[in-house]
Amino acid sequence: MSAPRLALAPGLLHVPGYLDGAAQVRLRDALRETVRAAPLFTPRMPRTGKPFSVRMTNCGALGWVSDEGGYRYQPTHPVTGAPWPPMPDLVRAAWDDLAAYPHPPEACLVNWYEASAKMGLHQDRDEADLEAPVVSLSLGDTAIFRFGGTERKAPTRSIRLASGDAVVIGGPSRLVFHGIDRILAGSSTLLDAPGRINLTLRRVTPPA
Ligand SMILES: O=C(O)CCC(=O)C(=O)O
Ligand SMILES: [Fe+2]
Repeated sequence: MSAPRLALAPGLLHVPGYLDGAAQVRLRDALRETVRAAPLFTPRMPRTGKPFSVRMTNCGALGWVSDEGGYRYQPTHPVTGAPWPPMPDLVRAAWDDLAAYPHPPEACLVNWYEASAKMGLHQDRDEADLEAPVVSLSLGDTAIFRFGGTERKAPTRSIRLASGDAVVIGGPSRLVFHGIDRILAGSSTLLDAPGRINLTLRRVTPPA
């Protein structure tokens, strides 16, 4: 795992091909177990209740959820009420390798994008500990990832995130606006169906 790390901006790194083919297969298979234990759910926008186009689940001690009551982290699945399943070892290893942060991640958000799904420009700011980065891993079809600055009106640019790519959103870029414009359906054969999985590993609470 010695893929070059490209700095897109200070603290914002793209690591193309971070996971090799065998690691992508292992992670895909581990996530099948995750989704069996914690089925994908459809998050809804705060206040309006409008459904997201991505479906999601989580693993780790905490999971990110969104509904009419707002965005938040919680220890249980919003539909089944069960605790989230553990993070796969490979996910934890990627954090240790990429995060440059001395405490473990508490949440791993798993986003499932069908071919038509997207994610609007947003900041990840529901974590009380903004010293830790967000580490992202992508599997399946390539996505067009858009990012800008820490203010919504800042100019943006986009890059492709392919299966196996990692992104680290940290340091001075921890609060950059980012989102997914679209998925290039059929660009990968890793998954059974067209679509993309993105994992984001997060430290939620400041270490004691
Ligand atoms: O799918 C991605 O690459 C980004 C996901 C994201 O920004 C998020 O879950 O907050
Ligand atoms: Fe995000």
